[in-house]
Amino acid sequence: MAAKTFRPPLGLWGRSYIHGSDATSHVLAIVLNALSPIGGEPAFVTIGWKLFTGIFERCLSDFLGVCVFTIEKTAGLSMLSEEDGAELQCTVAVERLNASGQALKRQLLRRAHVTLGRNEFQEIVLRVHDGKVPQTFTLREMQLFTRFARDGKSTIRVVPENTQVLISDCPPDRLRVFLKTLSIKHQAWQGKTPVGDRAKLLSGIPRSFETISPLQQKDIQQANELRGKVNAPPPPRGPAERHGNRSAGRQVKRDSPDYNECSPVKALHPAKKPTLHLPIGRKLSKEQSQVLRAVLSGKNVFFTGSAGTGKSFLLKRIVGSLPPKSTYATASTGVAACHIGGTTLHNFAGIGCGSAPLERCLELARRPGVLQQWTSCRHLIIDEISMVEAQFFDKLEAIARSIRRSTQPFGGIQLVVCGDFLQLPPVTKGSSKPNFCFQARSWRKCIHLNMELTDVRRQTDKRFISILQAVRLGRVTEEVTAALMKSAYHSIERDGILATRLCTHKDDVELTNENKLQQLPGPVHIFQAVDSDPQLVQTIDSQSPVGQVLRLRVGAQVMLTKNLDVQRGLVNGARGVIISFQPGSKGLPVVRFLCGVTEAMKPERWVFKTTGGLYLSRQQLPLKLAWAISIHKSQGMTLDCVEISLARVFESGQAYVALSRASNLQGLRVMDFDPRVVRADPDVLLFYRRLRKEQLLQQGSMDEFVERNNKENQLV
Ligand SMILES: Nc1ncnc2c1ncn2[C@@H]1O[C@H](COP(=O)(O)OP(=O)(O)OP(=O)(O)O)[C@@H](O)[C@H]1O
Ligand SMILES: [Mg+2]
Repeated sequence: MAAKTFRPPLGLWGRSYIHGSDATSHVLAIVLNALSPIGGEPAFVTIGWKLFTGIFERCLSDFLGVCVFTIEKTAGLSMLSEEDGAELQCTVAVERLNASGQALKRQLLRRAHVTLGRNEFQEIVLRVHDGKVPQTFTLREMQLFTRFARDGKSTIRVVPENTQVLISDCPPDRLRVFLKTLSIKHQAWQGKTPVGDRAKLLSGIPRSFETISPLQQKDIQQANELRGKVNAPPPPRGPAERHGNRSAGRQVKRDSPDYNECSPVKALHPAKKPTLHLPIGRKLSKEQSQVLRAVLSGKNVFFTGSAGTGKSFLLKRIVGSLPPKSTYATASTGVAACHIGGTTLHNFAGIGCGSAPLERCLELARRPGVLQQWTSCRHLIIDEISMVEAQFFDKLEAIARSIRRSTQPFGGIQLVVCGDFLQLPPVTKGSSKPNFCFQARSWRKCIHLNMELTDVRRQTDKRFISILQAVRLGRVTEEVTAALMKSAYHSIERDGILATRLCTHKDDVELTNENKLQQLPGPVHIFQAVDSDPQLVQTIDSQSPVGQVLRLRVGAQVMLTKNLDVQRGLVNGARGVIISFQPGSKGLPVVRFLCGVTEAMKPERWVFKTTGGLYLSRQQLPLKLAWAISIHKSQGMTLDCVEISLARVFESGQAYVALSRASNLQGLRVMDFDPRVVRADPDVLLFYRRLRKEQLLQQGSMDEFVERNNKENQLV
């Protein structure tokens, strides 16, 4: 086979890579290896398996400090796929520790590639690469600290080497998969007999590094079998244990705040651990993946779609796929922000309601804390854009340019904007007509790509979906009217669970819930939230889906406010009724849900990021009273059984939002349907019509579309 030479990725310029499995290319690689500067950049690759060359390579690697690794793996580094559990791009600090765990030496790599692989002895190896010298760590004995994985941070401590690799600013979803892969593969590997250092040297096997395969059922099985060996004394593993020195592996205590996952010490107590399962994440649809790809390519994207097409679902994935330090997830309302684990757009911007003149808004945005957000933000995500006013958007755009001293639209911040303009419009004072965000002067120059999700995921019944589509566009046919009027006779109560009434006005909600609770017999059980900062109850209230005080009685109609177990139907919005309270001081409520599950509710924790990057949290039961909720608060929700009175509808899109919350027609009762309350804003319809035309162009050639869009923007 002929030797093949090419320019390597990651800036390893000037070096040759040899690709081939024959002896010639192998020897050539070794010669080139020998010629490369000692201790300099890593260089060459061979895929041969000759014993002689293997020993020679090992000698080169060990004594001359030259690194050898396989070609396919290096070539793939910059092409990380969505489900890839073996590779990360993040900031890394490598710390060499002393015996008491203090860092003696620290090396910071701001843009590093971390790859999980196996060496020639099938041991798990971590490779850290910043485009210069790769560092590899064999993970025989290691400790994993995963407590802050949600913030894109984790630490891998390599016990025998007394070294730790600190990962930060990593897209959290990717980090989660990476850590899960590492943890399970490592546990599965515990069952294998380790190869001693002497045996390794004598083996003559050339050094190799192969990216670890994706997590499979067999890995889980192996890990579980190992955990199943309860009370069995562990076989001696690794040099530290063989010498009776296990102290290094115990450096982190079980109750230490940093402790989360620790191997192999934790593996000695398998009985205490739950059985592992293959993580089954809900996959993105094809169109959702396309949007994610557009976002990851750095484009400013607006994506839209009917209610329930998975916009917020996708947005959460987008947030999890971007580096956390520079990504801000926001939404126009607190409830919507909570759905994507973010904050309100107003909170991020720090300019109040934005009605002050631009100069004053700039002063507000330059306050300490707020300024830091504006300068560190590289990706701004906005959900429920339909409720953001055009003037507010223009102000944010001007502020971004001014603060970031950039002439680029939105100061160069990547915008990922999502929502459905045919749902609730911006809230306006009096009877003045709202200005939608797409009517903002800066909208067209800020948005590179308009994309649409078309596959409705909330409802499965085709007939109901087509009824909702007609309502969305304000086209109420006789058939639609008949179906919705007929729903007034739907008997949707089951097992003592009543329908939730969606109200047009907030006051009606509080009154209904309070009255209904009072009418129930039996003692009231009061659950007080634990807030991280009791002084900031109002701020927490504005973002939290649960109240500071929750009053419950047996028979109270409740709604789940968090996804607890999607597979079992315990999802945000699931409806239930309180059937009892557990005995004891805590007296936790037991809820029977419509999905058939009966469960005692335990307190959950919500964390919110406020202006200035401060974290606040609330710990409370994930429940709220559900005899009634407002349509505005229901935006973005999926509800099991709803009752709607549309008589007092006052906004275009409001009837559509209310109706589209129901997951099926049988779970919906419209008390007084009147086709006149169904309205779609003509400006929005026009906007979508234009967009659709352009989207045809986009499908033909995306580049052409972007170019055309850019030209038009320059004219605006
Ligand atoms: N790819 C997917 N796989 C499984 N479920 C999905 C997927 N996409 C969306 N869903 C589910 O569909 C439902 C609706 O999704 P979501 O709330 O994100 O829609 P939306 O477009 O934001 O709706 P709205 O406009 O009402 O806010 C949710 O229950 C969500 O979990
Ligand atoms: Mg949504």
